[in-house]
Amino acid sequence: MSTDNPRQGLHIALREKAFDGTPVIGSVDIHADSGDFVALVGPSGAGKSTLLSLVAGLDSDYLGEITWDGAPLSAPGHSPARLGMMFQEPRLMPWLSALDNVRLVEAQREADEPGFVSRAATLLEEVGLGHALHVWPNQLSGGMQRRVALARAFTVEPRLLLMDEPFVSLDMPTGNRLRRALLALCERHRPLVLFVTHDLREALALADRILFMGDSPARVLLDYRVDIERGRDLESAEVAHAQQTLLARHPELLSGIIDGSSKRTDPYDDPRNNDEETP
Ligand SMILES: Nc1ncnc2c1ncn2[C@@H]1O[C@H](COP(=O)(O)OP(=O)(O)OP(=O)(O)O)[C@@H](O)[C@H]1O
Repeated sequence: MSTDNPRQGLHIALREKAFDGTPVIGSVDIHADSGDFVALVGPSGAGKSTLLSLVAGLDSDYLGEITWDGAPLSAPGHSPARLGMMFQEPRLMPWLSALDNVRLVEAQREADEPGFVSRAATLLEEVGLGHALHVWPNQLSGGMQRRVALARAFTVEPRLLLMDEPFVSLDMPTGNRLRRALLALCERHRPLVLFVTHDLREALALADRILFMGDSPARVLLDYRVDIERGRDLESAEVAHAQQTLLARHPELLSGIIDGSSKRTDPYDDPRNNDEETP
């Protein structure tokens, strides 16, 4: 649940983020805590990915403060909330097996923590790849590669998980399976998830809170609490009804906050993106 205490969990108190003197994100104030699932939705160019990169510490050139439990995320010696990340591309090392791709992230902990026991195989089993531990990425379908990336994101036991359209361009059944796998992992590990998506249905199916970003420079235009049970398939009646209800309550979402690119995550016919065993 979101915290009432701004010192707990994540606090984004951004005054401005600019590129080359041009502000792209304005004043943004967001609190969220472990166990929350927050979706960021908005038109192309609204600054969603930029906001994630600030939270990830990949870009520290901004005005304001981003903290975890009251300490700056970039503070030396402060574990940045054990950060997990997943992007649109699975970004697997082609010369490493599925298992070694996941184990790679554990290397530092193995070095630092005597007696550390690898969880890579368990995580791969949890995402349904227990039978494919020693398979190379080029032998895995697009959906299976995303499963490896999902398992890898959880190896650090993240308290904060940043996801930037991780399931885009998957066909609908594969995307639904991946979303269920993500929610099952979240149920067990309870990270705070910041999840960027163009697809309002995906936000409604996964998140308990949706932040709609837009305007220029971008800000949070609407902080919406989702009240359907999580984990529904995107094409389910519950998600369709939740979408209708939301748009009836907030018709302004149709004129600008959500753009035509929300169609981008509709099923594609690319057979590489299904969940077949091998292409
Ligand atoms: N490195 C950069 N240098 C200059 N401008 C940038 C840079 N990165 C992003 N921008 C600009 O900042 C704005 C926000 O971009 P960002 O990628 O964060 O938007 P977004 O909401 O994630 O868009 P999309 O949904 O298309 O991925 C855009 O106008 C973009 O052109």
